[in-house]
Amino acid sequence: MSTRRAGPRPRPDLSLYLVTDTVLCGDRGVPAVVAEAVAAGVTCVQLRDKTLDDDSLVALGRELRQVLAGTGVPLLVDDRVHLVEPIGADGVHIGQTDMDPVEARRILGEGALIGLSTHSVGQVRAASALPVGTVDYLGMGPVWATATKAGHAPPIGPDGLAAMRAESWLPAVAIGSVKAHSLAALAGSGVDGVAVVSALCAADDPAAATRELRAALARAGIGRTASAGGASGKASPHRVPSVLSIAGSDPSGGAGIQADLKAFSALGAHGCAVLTALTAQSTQGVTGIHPVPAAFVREQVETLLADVRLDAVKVGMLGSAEVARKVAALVRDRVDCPVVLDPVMVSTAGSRLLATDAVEAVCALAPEVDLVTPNGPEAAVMLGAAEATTLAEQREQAVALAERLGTRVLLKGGHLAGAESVDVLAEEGRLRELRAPRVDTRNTHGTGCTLSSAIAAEHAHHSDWGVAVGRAKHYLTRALQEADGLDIGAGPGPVHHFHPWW
Ligand SMILES: Nc1ncnc2c1ncn2[C@@H]1O[C@H](COP(=O)(O)OP(=O)(O)OP(=O)(O)O)[C@@H](O)[C@H]1O
Ligand SMILES: Cc1ncc(CO)c(N)n1
Ligand SMILES: [Mg+2]
Repeated sequence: MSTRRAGPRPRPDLSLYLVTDTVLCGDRGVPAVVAEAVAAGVTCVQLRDKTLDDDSLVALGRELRQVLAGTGVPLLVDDRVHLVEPIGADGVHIGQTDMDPVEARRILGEGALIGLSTHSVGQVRAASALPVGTVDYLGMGPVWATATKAGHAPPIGPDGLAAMRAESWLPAVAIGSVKAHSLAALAGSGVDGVAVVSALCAADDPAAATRELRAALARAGIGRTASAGGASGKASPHRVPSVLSIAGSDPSGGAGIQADLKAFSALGAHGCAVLTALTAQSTQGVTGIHPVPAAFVREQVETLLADVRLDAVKVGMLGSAEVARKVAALVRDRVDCPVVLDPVMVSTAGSRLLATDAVEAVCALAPEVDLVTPNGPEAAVMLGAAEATTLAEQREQAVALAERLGTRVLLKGGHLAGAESVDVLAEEGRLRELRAPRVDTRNTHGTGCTLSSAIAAEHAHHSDWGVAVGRAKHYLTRALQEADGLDIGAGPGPVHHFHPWW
């Protein structure tokens, strides 16, 4: 059975996630409790009832769909994948002993939301290793002992929650006896929201209880800051991270500084840009390069640093050895935020973007940065080895390069073949694979620029490299899946930086 739904699916706001309990809702009934709670600020609803038969659950689910119509709040069904379609729900939340998430994704298609319960670091790691796009978020818990769910998993506590959260780049919601008074203990855990059952279903006044939970979330700094405009009519000012790209210009708009600024913007960061080179370039390749004088690259950077706060920097095409050396000095002596280096040497179209005598200068810059993102050919050049042709060789080279450079390396797999495009993240002896289905599109121009910029922007939000790389990979994969409409020229077109998945 396949009820595949086309994308895109909404990115769920997990801030305040209501899980229904028919018994606790009592005479008021689930629809009434949900209606009051959503009106007061609940952002996601899961219909959970292990006792109702399928027909009864479908009937209740359809009532909830009516209640949620027009609110933008997604409705998920607990466990029963086969009822998503009959209810018309937005997706399903599955447990560890329910259906395999990959199978659920096959049945429901790309348009459905899929959440997965996790109870340990091992289960979080396993979930994070699933192909990108299999699951949309993780439930993590139970944080505290709970009566509303047969306690087959021991409580993880706030510290266990923080440890689990640190293991995954996927959005995460804490669950398990979460109350307004206990929320403070979850501050700093990194979760994107909390799921509650009795705190709302058993409340005498679900709307008041919802408002109390939202206030506690705001105090704990958890969830998206949804705040009604105050007297000024303006939403609460929240800090937008700034990210700088130091790179070349690609007039076709698919790579270089143009792609960087689009990725920053798509991921909620303010983008700044310092130009290192002009290229005459189309989808068919580069016909000319005009390096910016190194002294002027330095002046651009220093003028900016004297005024603009930066949360991350991405370094792309440097073009010449002199510019590479100048930027290395600036990164070493003046930049005090995380730096991602995309060691641009050859474009996907095969155009050389780095002067031969500049390779050494780029390699000398690498140890100064926090993450280097070579493609296969670039890693081979930096190692002085043949290009990896298998995943095993890719893993070996990632580890070898990370050791040689003394920093994290993400060795990208776009140049290899196979059903998946696997990137290998090597850091301090730890190896992680970021897997995604290889997208059958010719519009792959600027994938590397887009990925490294997305990593920089995500790190500016999350300050965790595993989370940043995973989320950037997810974003980039979606950008490829939505790229077919961008056949702008005779050659490979750009990815879709502003795709609807994010
Ligand atoms: N067809 C594809 N399907 C899915 N992911 C892809 C595909 N092609 C590339 N990727 C992914 O895109 C990212 C960039 O990898 P790639 O090897 O293309 O970088 P690059 O060669 O530096 O790109 P650029 O031409 O922009 O410099 C990686 O995460 C890679 O796995
Ligand atoms: C300017 C520029 N930077 C990077 C790339 C990587 O492909 C490109 N094609 N053009
Ligand atoms: Mg590249």
